[in-house]
Order: sequence, then structure tokens, then C-alpha cells
Amino acid sequence: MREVWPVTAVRKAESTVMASLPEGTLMQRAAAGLEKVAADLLVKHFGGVYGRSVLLLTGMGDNGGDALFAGARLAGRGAAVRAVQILGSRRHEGGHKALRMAGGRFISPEDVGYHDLVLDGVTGIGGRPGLPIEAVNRLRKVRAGVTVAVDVPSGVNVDTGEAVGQAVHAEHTVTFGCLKPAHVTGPASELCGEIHLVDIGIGRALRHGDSVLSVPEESDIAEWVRRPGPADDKYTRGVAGIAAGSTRYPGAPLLAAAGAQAGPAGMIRFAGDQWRQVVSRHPSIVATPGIEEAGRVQAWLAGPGTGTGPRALKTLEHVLEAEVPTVLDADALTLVAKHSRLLAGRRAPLVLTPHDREYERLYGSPPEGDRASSALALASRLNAVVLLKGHRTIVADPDGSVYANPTGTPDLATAGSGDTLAGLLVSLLASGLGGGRAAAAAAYLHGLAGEFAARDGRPATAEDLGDALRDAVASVRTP
Ligand SMILES: NC(=O)C1=CN([C@@H]2O[C@H](COP(=O)(O)OP(=O)(O)OC[C@H]3O[C@@H](n4cnc5c(N)ncnc54)[C@H](OP(=O)(O)O)[C@@H]3O)[C@@H](O)[C@H]2O)[C@@H](O)CC1
Ligand SMILES: [K+]
Repeated sequence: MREVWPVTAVRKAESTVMASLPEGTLMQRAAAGLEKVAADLLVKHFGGVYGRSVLLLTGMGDNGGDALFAGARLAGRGAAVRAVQILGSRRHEGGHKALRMAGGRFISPEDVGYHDLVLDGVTGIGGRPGLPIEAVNRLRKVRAGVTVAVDVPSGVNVDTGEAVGQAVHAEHTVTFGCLKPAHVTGPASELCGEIHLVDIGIGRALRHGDSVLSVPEESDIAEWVRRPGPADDKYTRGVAGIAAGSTRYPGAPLLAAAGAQAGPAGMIRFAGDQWRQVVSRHPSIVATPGIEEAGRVQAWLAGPGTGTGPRALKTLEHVLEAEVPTVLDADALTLVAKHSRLLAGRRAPLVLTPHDREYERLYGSPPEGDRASSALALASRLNAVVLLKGHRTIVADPDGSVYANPTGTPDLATAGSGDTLAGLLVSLLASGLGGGRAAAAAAYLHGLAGEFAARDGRPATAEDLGDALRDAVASVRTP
């Protein structure tokens, strides 16, 4: 698991470590890491460092200092390095001097044009969101072969992932010490491109309790997705139940079933009008038309394609009465938003999977720019795990832990995609995994499956996700 720390925690760790080091040590470590990534990119895209043009965008703080020292190093390797002040008039004296000594030049904002590589050192963790218009106008003149953000793309809100007004859009971001929220959540994460984390020696001073988000890694998912042991049978692996579908939405049950089939449960029960279609597509599923005769399960999924009529409400009541871990998706979210009594006094774990409009129905207002806090607010209010869908899906557990999902592709924004996610999720819950981890694992595997299904520009549909989910599970399990 990769932990994510807010600016205050980074500052605290920095001052602890700096107390025992000569001044400027951390900045030199940062500049060395930045130089390495920049040089590798110049070699990869332009065949070498020597003679290539590099532009440093600077502001008034240490973020510009990092860029200037890295630029000095690149100038020492023969790159033609220029620097331009984008924000304010105060400059980083040490970095300025180093670049001048290495043969770099300072140009006026009017003279910027195309450069092979641009290092964005306008603002870092000292940045306030929303750059002044003068800085934005200067940035507009810059044309780059490749843009590398120093620490974070300038203009974003580092602690929330919001991007206010015009922010830098980078293909790569080189960050120092640890990930910050802007790297993993909200629109800012889309402006970062590929993230390179440089170890500058502050890790030991970062306190686990100060981290605000976690990013699951492949090894976490491999550990959480239970593998059957020799003593297991279909019941001990967990029985998942799906209550889904209606004459209006006959496809949702099939897609939810396909998602569940890729998960670790040993058996799947289905209740709904499409029971025949479900069995003909998935003969191993035990299906009945009515919820009353569905039999016992370790976890229920309710909502995909059920509609919100009286029959759907009755089914949902039955599911909730079972008091087993339950996923509420799609129409079930609309129903619990309308009938708050449904969740009153509930004790068994609950996972909700809203997109933004469903979130608004449940919470009363749409998610804010700080999506992690919004997800956590709903999780606390309803005492339920909340999987808030988005480009970077967030999972918030009422116990306070928040996960930012690192996988996925815009291709997943397709009809039926959520049904497969919900199906996989109920299978993970049935296998005994806690709600937070089950939701984080489902989001991770679903995102990875989307990447697989859309590989090489393939037009991916939700129908492709069942097979792709099996590939995703296999890929995390293969060391
Ligand atoms: N911590 C670490 O471990 C290490 C940190 N390092 C590096 O230091 C960076 C942080 O440097 P930093 O603290 O000097 O702040 P930085 O981001 O350069 O900007 C502050 C300046 O910008 C200004 N300003 C900001 N936003 C503005 C706006 N919207 N509009 C207008 N002005 C705005 C702001 O003005 P003020 O708020 O004072 O008015 C101030 O003058 C960090 O990201 C990393 O790159 C590494 O070297 C080593 C280890
Ligand atoms: K920056």
C-alpha cells in the first residue's frame, strides 16, 4: 500500500530531517532525482541530452529552486537550458546562481517558444490553487515537446486534488518523499501524467497516522482476493447472492453475474425475473424468480436494473432483513435515498457504490472538489463503505480509511460497467473480505480489467469485462 500525505505532514517531516543535515541537502537530492528523470526523457524522446533545449518555468519559491538546480545539472551535460519567471518577481537566488554558472540563460516571458523539455517549477507544495492571470498568460506561450511537473502541476490544490482555473498539464510529474493527494485524486491527478517518486530521505519522518489516503498496490489485491485452500468447499468459499434485473433492464443481471463469476466466492445465487437467462448464460448459478426462495447467502447485492417500483422495494427490504454484508448499487441507492427507514438500525456491513448523481440523492448535495472528504462524509453519515465512482474511484470506510484507486481507463464509462463491478464486489464480500478492502479490491480489478479490455484501442463494452476481470485476477495473482 502506498500512503499519501498532506502538505502539513510533508513540511513536518522535512523540518525533522533537515535539522540533522546541512542546509540545502534535500533540495540537492530533489534536483538530482529531477535531473535523472529529465535526462532519461530527453534520451528517450530526443535521442540524448547534449544540444537539446530545456526550459525551466519558475515562481518565487523552492519549487523553482528544484527546477533551477536540475537545469544547472542538465546544462552541465550539454543541454541548452533557459529559465523564465512565470510567477512574481522574487527568485530563488541559489538556483539562479547555479544555473548561471553552468551556462544557462534567463529569458523574458515574451521570448519563450518551443522547447524539447519543459520543467514546471512555478509552484509546488507552497502553491495556492488558481494561478494569477498574468502567470496563466505567460504559461500559454510555452510550447513543449514533453512537460515535466516538479512535485505537482502548478495551479492545483495539493491537498484536495482540485484544479482551479488554469493549471499546468504535464506528461510526467517528479515528486519528492511521498505521494500527495493531488497525485491520486480529483482532476489534478489527471494533470500529473506518469508519477515518478524520488526518495529524498524524509520517509522515516512521515508518520503513518498523518497519512490521509492509501493507494492499493497489486500485492495488496493479491493478498485480499482469497484463494481456495485444500479444506475449502463451495460453501466455505462463500455464497454470493444477486437480486437484480427487471423486464425493463434484462441485461443488468447477466453483467452482474459475469462480474461475480470472476470473484472468489464458491457459489452464486440469483433472484429475479431473468433467472432463466442467467442460468442459460451461467449454468453454475443457482437461480430463482423470487427473493423468498433464493436460499441463504453470505453477502447480497441488490439494485442493478431492478427499477424503483414496489416490487424492487420489497426485494430490497428482504435483502436488508437478511442482515448479511450487502452491496447496494444503482436503483437500490435511489430507493434507500427515498426511504431512509430502510437503513435505520442496520448492523451488518454495507457497501454503497454511487456515481455523482446517486451521491447527491443520498447526501443531499453533490460531491465537492475534495472527493475523498465527500466520500468520507457520506460513509460516516450512513455508517457504510462508500465507493464513489469517478476517473479515480475513491473508497471511504466509516472507520476513517480512504483508498484512491490507481487503475482504470475512460473506456470504463460505458453502460453496464457498474453492474460487473457490483457483481465482483459481492463475490469479494461473500468470501469474507471486509467492506473497505472488498470495495478497494473490486475497484482495482475492475479498472485493470477495463485497461485490458480496451488494450490497443479496442472498443470495450461491459460484455468484455467478465473475461477481462478473470485476466485481471490472474495478473495480480501471478508474481
Ligand atoms: N518539503 C520538502 O520536503 C521539500 C521541498 N522541496 C521543494 O520545495 C517546494 C515547496 O517550496 P515553497 O515552500 O518555497 O513553495 P512553492 O511551492 O515554491 O511556492 C511558494 C511561492 O509561490 C507563491 N504562490 C503560490 N501559489 C501562488 C498563487 N496561486 N498565486 C500567487 N503566488 C503564489 C507563494 O507566495 P505567497 O504565498 O508567499 O504569497 C510563494 O512565494 C516543493 O514543492 C518542492 O518542489 C524540495 O526542494 C526539497 C524537499
Ligand atoms: K510545479
